Amino acid sequence: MNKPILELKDVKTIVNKGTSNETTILKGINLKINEGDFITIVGTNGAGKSTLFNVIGGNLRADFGEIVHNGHDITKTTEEQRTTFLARVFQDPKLGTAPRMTVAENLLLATKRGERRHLTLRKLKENMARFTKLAATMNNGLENRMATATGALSGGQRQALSFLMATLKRPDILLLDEHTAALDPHTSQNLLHATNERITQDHLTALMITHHLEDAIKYGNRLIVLKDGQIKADYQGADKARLTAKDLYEYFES
Ligand SMILES: Nc1ncnc2c1ncn2[C@@H]1O[C@H](COP(=O)(O)OP(=O)(O)OP(=O)(O)O)[C@@H](O)[C@H]1O
Repeated sequence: MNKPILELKDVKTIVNKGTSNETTILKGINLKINEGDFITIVGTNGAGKSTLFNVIGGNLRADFGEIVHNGHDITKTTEEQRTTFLARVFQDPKLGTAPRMTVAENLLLATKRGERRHLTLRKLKENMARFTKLAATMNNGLENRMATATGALSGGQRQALSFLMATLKRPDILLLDEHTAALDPHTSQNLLHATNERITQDHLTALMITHHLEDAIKYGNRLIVLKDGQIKADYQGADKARLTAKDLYEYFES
């Protein structure tokens, strides 16, 4: 049997506590994420998808329930503490990279995720061939821009860099928060393809939020539908393989 790398037990999140606007966003999430799972997550606007990532990432505290990583209760640990085993790529290409630093310098930083970071010219030189090879796997010319400041990259190249940075030092959990949503269709498909290659080849455990039902069906071994702060469906294996966008669309109708 697969062993859960991360488990959420009856997780609830409440905002604006004690006011007339008090709202329960996540209404009792139970989720076992197994090592090597690639889970796509779909759901209506406001369903709680980003909140789920915030709770897993430690940006937001779970008000009830428990989060367990490799058998350890991490419910009360901070976002910073969780960066030792968790990486996240956001929708906004500006998040996740240091704009004034070069592509190579950003990648060097990423080798030290969750640790004290100290950059040296020697380490940069030592790693340049490896970083260039890695950048070439993104299929968008990033390998020719190793000495370019990140702020001068195209959105697609910057997202590709964010993805590489998130995966360079292997995370136990990779959170992809609509990481291709701000890109044009071709660039988006290219990054999704590269994302899938890396996750599959390195057997990474990943969760990916997307509004594209076809992509949610095409990628990953599991698909979760979140609605009104609850998991409404968790498709795996043959059930996921049989899914159509029409099946999923029904969750969005009422
Ligand atoms: N800190 C907060 N304070 C108050 N309300 C919040 C907070 N965070 C989220 N919400 C509300 O909780 C609900 C869920 O938000 P969330 O961003 O998780 O949804 P989502 O599924 O990611 O939506 P989208 O697809 O639009 O990105 C929304 O109604 C949102 O306004």
